[in-house]
Amino acid sequence: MQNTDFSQTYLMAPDLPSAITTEDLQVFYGNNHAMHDATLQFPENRITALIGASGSGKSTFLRSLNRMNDDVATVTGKIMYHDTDINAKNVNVYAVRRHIGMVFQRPNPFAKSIRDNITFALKAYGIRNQAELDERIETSLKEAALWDEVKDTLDRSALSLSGGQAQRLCLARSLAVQPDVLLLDEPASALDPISTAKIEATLIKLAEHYTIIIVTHNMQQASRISQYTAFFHLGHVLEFDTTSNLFQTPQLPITRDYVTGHFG
Ligand SMILES: Nc1ncnc2c1ncn2[C@@H]1O[C@H](COP(=O)(O)OP(=O)(O)OP(=O)(O)O)[C@@H](O)[C@H]1O
Repeated sequence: MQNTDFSQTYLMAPDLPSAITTEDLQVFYGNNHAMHDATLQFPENRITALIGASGSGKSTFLRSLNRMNDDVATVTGKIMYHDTDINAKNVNVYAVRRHIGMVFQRPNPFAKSIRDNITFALKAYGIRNQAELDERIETSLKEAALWDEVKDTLDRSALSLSGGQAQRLCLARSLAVQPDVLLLDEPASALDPISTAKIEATLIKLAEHYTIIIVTHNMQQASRISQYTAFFHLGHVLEFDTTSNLFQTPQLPITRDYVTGHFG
């Protein structure tokens, strides 16, 4: 791998409204400066992939976008969700996470029924009306492409689902609170190819109504599902472009080396 001049970046600004914008985002874990100067725009109703080698800062960046790093890291710079600075003093962190949902690498359903996995957060937000709860259960499970498989067994334990089903339940759980941005940290990396294909098809459909930001190590997956891609390297975002440009005509040699599998 060649030396990298971190002053050489190519960060394209999409000509579309942004759901999330970061300005000079920096993240420190104690003395470890894990994320430097990230200035990016995430277009509404598009899928943006975050790619880069292990330890390049993708999860650190992603977790900052809905304040999951609040207790573990120092975050500076600005993160705008539409017109709201999500780190402003008057902003409630739970409200941020209601608008900006997250699905993790390993499916992590609660040890509760499928139904209760969906309604847990809704009840916490004060929704008690049974008809509304039932409607949210059905809609979110349909959006996550799980409804047909579980509609007759909603009271069964979520822990009895397969890995792929459990991950789609976690997706449904995030969708039930009606966010408009979804952050996904390698959501298919623990899944078999069929479950991965189902998740990818679901995400492509969801992007009609949601803004999706997904960390992936799978270059084919990034090409298949995303319209924009950001390349991370050693805590820097070095290149951001349309996925087709970034994969086919990258501006920086190091991006080309990464997407062609020369390191990482
Ligand atoms: N909770 C934490 N506490 C301390 N350091 C952390 C923490 N999380 C990540 N780091 C450090 O921040 C840097 C970036 O890690 P991060 O997990 O964001 O990279 P990544 O690109 O998502 O990696 P991977 O692809 O392996 O998940 C690494 O040096 C890592 O050790």
